[in-house]
Amino acid sequence: MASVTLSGVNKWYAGVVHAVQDISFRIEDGEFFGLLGPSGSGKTSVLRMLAGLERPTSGTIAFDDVPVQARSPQERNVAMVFEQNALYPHMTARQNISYPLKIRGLSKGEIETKVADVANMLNIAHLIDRRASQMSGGQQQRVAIARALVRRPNLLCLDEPIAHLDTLLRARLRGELKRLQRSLGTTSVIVTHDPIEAMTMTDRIALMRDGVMQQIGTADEIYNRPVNAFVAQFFGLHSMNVFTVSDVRDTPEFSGQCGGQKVLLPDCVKPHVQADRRIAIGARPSGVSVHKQGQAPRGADMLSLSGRVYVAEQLGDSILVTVQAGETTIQAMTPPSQVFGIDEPVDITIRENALYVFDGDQRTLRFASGQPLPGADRIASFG
Ligand SMILES: Nc1ncnc2c1ncn2[C@@H]1O[C@H](COP(=O)(O)OP(=O)(O)OP(=O)(O)O)[C@@H](O)[C@H]1O
Repeated sequence: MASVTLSGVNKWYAGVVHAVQDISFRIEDGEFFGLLGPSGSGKTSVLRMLAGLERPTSGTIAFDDVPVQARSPQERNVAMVFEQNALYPHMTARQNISYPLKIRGLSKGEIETKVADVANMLNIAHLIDRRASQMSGGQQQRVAIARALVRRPNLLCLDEPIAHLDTLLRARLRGELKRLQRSLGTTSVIVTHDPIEAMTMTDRIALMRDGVMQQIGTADEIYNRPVNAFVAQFFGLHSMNVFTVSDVRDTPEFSGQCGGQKVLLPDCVKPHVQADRRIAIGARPSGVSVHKQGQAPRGADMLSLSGRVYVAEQLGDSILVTVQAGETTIQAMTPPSQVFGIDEPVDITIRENALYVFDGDQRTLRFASGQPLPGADRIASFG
């Protein structure tokens, strides 16, 4: 097990694609770390550089503060599990798991003990003498993880290891992998494009976009304090609503325009309106309320606007209502008792304690659910 430090790492492919741009972070010894981002954001390139399968174009990678970028995966003692496992199909689980120990020259007795231990941990003891080709996808992936862990690597690299499994199995393996990582304490990095996978399994997450690091933090930090609108919209079970309000005025009431609609703004927004009279508002669907037309409450602590229901989707214990307000689309999570029809005119409200405020270009968070952020100074003539 080791700590891992990346300093100023860049990766260019063929001098044309700048896939990883000046990235620095540290993974603590024993930490479970997530590399998250949409397709093409550079997360696999970072993982492959950590594993030693790819060399950085510039920058350093260190294990326990010793530079390793010139070392092979074997010399780094890194284990990898890919989306498509590379088990030998004609070999049994036992033979597959034993393989890395055999080539290291361990005795038969040592191999037997280690294989039995890891098979018990991964609940595959009953499959140990079955050929890989005779197992389900989930069972094969458990064997692949057992084979990766059996030699106690310094770093375990997981590249979308459960992405191809069905929803139920994925949810179960998420929990199992988390427990396993905790009990073994192996420093681990998982690449995923699924925020839920990253949130539920890891200690900290690095969120990338187009080769650029956006934010590093715990799931709680990233969810509750997303540094910009991209992070806010990418991270979470449901994307945050973010819309820009322009032409903000203080008289006759504090309001602005959003896609041809008038928006009444709460007072907490005033200090953050830019000189060009723009601001971007964010709210998670769970913080948005939908009311029958004319029945919305009004208040200085509330944003409100009008629209029409585009669609209402049943989610079992709630309904996801999509409202078209001018050219802006806003989603709200409502209780199942609230029934709305397609095209029904409605009013939308967002309370201050559910509100996020970004600058007009949606690059910087300035206010998060009821709290101004340190350093988010007043920048306009409002307030
Ligand atoms: N061997 C390569 N040669 C050229 N370009 C590459 C190579 N590998 C990756 N790229 C490019 O680098 C960028 C980052 O790719 P990378 O696979 O690291 O992203 P990713 O976030 O893991 O994406 P995905 O989730 O689709 O795998 C992409 O634009 C990709 O096309």
